[in-house]
Amino acid sequence: MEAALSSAALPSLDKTDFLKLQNGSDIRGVAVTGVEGEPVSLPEPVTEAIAAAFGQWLLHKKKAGSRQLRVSVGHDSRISAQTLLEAVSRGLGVSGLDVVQFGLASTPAMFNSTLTEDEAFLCPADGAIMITASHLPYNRNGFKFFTCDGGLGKVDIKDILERAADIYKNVSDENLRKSQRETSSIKKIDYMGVYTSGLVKAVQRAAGDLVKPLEGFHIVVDAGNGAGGFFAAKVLEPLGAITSGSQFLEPDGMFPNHIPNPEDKSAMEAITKAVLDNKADLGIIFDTDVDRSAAVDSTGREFNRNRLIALLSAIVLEEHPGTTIVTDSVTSDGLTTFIEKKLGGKHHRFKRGYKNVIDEAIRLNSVGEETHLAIETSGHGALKENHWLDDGAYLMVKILNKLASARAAGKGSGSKVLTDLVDGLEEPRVALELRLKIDKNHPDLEGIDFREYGEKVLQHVSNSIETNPDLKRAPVNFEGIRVSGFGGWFLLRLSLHDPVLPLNIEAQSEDDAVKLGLVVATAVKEFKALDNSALSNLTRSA
Ligand SMILES: O=P(O)(O)OC[C@H]1O[C@H](O)[C@H](O)[C@@H](O)[C@@H]1O
Repeated sequence: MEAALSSAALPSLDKTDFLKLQNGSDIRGVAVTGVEGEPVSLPEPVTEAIAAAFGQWLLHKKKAGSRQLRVSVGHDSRISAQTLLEAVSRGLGVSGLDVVQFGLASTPAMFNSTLTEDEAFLCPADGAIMITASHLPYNRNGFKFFTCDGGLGKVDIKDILERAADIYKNVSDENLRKSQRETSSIKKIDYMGVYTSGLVKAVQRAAGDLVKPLEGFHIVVDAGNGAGGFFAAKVLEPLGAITSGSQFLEPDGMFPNHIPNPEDKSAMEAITKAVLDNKADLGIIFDTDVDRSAAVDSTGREFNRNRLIALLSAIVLEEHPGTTIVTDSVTSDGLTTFIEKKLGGKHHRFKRGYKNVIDEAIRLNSVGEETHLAIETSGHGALKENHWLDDGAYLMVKILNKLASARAAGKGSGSKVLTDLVDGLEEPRVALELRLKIDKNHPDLEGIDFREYGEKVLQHVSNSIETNPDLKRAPVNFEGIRVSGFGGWFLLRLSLHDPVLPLNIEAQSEDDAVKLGLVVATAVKEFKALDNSALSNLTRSA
């Protein structure tokens, strides 16, 4: 493969430019032009440098073994996927690593390829790269990195971006590039078949080794034109399910139908409509790269956010009575009551961020607190039995297992068995999230960064509630400030990535939601860099 770069053509970029591409434990940037005000920040040479840096990082981490290290690379349906795939492959070659291209794949399948033991599929891969920007608009793209220990965390991503900046500086050293490229190879493998047959077997096993345990079930899938279309033909149909009425299974990186995101209202409306129109037993929806999912029962009720967590908790607590369920911070009080009082488990409400939740579950197990499920309201979820793999498709497999085993045991068919499992979950009448932006350039910041400013706001809100007898601070809380009052609660916290303070409010009436909003509005009003217009809209009626 020819190098596409010449140092003369490269824009000059330094470490800061590279570090700007970090988004928590992912790398995200703009890969194509087309959106005004969003210049390309992830061009091919930058991508090449990042992949070369991952290669270096991997060589440093893994002890030299008997064979050359290899990295599997997959992508979602984005329009920039092919260009970035080639750039990633060249970059890995620069570091002298073998490349195994999987083509269209899901994020969990990429992680899985670091665990699969099958030389015929060039597995296990020593590292894996997924080219994706999840549900973000068509012009974005990015990378997630894996080894057999799981997804890379923030510290390693920073290390890789710093290495990439150095590599980028020396990119004109063609001799170095050439000598290393000659020792590496690029192969194409159809790995998704290996991954999907694992999912099929898991459901068959749960149904006492029945070959087609979903025979007669009608299940529709909505892949939002992302990478999840495989689930209908490669998982559900081999298990005997009818999938007619499934929609947006074809990959299309312009996402012409709806955003592939179970947190998006129009996406959930689309799958709900498909279930009702087709009189299906169940609907399943994925995000672009299939690490998140949600479902809809035959009556059109969503298993999403707290209801999805409740359903998975019920399934997991049947298998592991008393175990701890780890969730993100924006879960409802009703969910805690459901997990603890109805299911007899323990709810550990931790921080936002799928990696935080998974790492916390692993930590709890290591200190002797048994946990099998780490799950976020966003639809990210991981199970201990599945190597703590953050996998939207596997979450749906757990639901299918329940359907299949209930039917095999003669306990009815359809999705009622699932709906019954969440019976008793109290749901708030009003649930909203307002995202209050911090203007990073506002003079009120007085030289501190937006995070410190956000912390000051949180501290101030915290002080202001002390004297209010209607309010009670959550006794255990790991993120921001969570307060109960007026029959509901609010959580104000710093966004994981953005200069934003997300405010979640849940209440039993609009009036009570407004009262909670007013508490926050009053406390934050002196912070001039905070855009509280959304709060003003909410509280205007008071
Ligand atoms: O903190 P926020 O801005 O709400 O974002 C939080 C979200 O960020 C990313 O999308 C992560 O993939 C999610 O796991 C996380 O929940």
